[in-house]
Amino acid sequence: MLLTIDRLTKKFGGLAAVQDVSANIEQGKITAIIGPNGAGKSTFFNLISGFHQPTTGQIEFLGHDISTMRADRVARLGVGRTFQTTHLFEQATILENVLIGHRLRTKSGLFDAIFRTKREKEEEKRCLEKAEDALDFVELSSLAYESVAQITQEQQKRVAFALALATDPTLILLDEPAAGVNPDETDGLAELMKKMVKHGKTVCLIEHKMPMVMSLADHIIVLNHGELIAEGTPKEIQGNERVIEAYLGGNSHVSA
Ligand SMILES: Nc1ncnc2c1ncn2[C@@H]1O[C@H](COP(=O)(O)OP(=O)(O)OP(=O)(O)O)[C@@H](O)[C@H]1O
Repeated sequence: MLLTIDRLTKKFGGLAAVQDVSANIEQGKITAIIGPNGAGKSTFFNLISGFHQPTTGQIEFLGHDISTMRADRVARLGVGRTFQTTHLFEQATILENVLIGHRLRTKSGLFDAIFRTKREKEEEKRCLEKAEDALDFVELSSLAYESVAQITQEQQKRVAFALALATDPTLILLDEPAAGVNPDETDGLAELMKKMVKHGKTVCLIEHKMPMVMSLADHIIVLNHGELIAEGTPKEIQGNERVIEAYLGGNSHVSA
């Protein structure tokens, strides 16, 4: 198993945003995390990527205990994540955004940066190559020198993907990759996620768009009020009583 989560809990004051969740993420698959607003999905991602420390419980990634590891170390071990497109620098170019994202996650101290050591220059070259490869992967090479303010929401999503890909992750966490884009564009982004898997990545996404989740995911984890209420294949989840109740008050089916 690529990632094993064991009895994970995160409390904010009296509120358990994630409560005693155990789950696995399998290598080479697409896992979707779904659940109503406030279910704990983002907190779950923040715990895996080291942005939050769990109150209790454990997370193991490729045999390493990453439960209390800092975000930069988790990133270096091979967990990449996207942030909302509002985290992009609007006035900078696409390439600059990807470069900055990569630099923030790679190591070369202030000393190297000021004195432009050999290591710093080599690192700069490596970053540029990684950024260009990532832009090529998301099919944005031709727009590399456009500013982010000038491109569509869907293209901004691709930039967010490229940012995460530039760190060469084994596991890539995508936070609502298809929010705010039209159905055709949603299909294009789904294709891009499949392409990531073809290239050896493991994908885990938070998504509210059910048709996309149901056609794309191999495995679905459902959270509600911080608790894992179901997991399984899309088919199993669509017919699951607890899921239907959590989403729709028991009146209807989770749409396919
Ligand atoms: N930093 C924080 N401090 C206090 N409470 C928080 C914090 N982050 C999240 N919460 C609370 O934890 C609960 C779960 O929030 P979370 O954002 O993880 O849910 P979510 O499933 O991602 O929701 P959405 O789909 O609306 O983004 C919510 O009640 C939220 O208010």
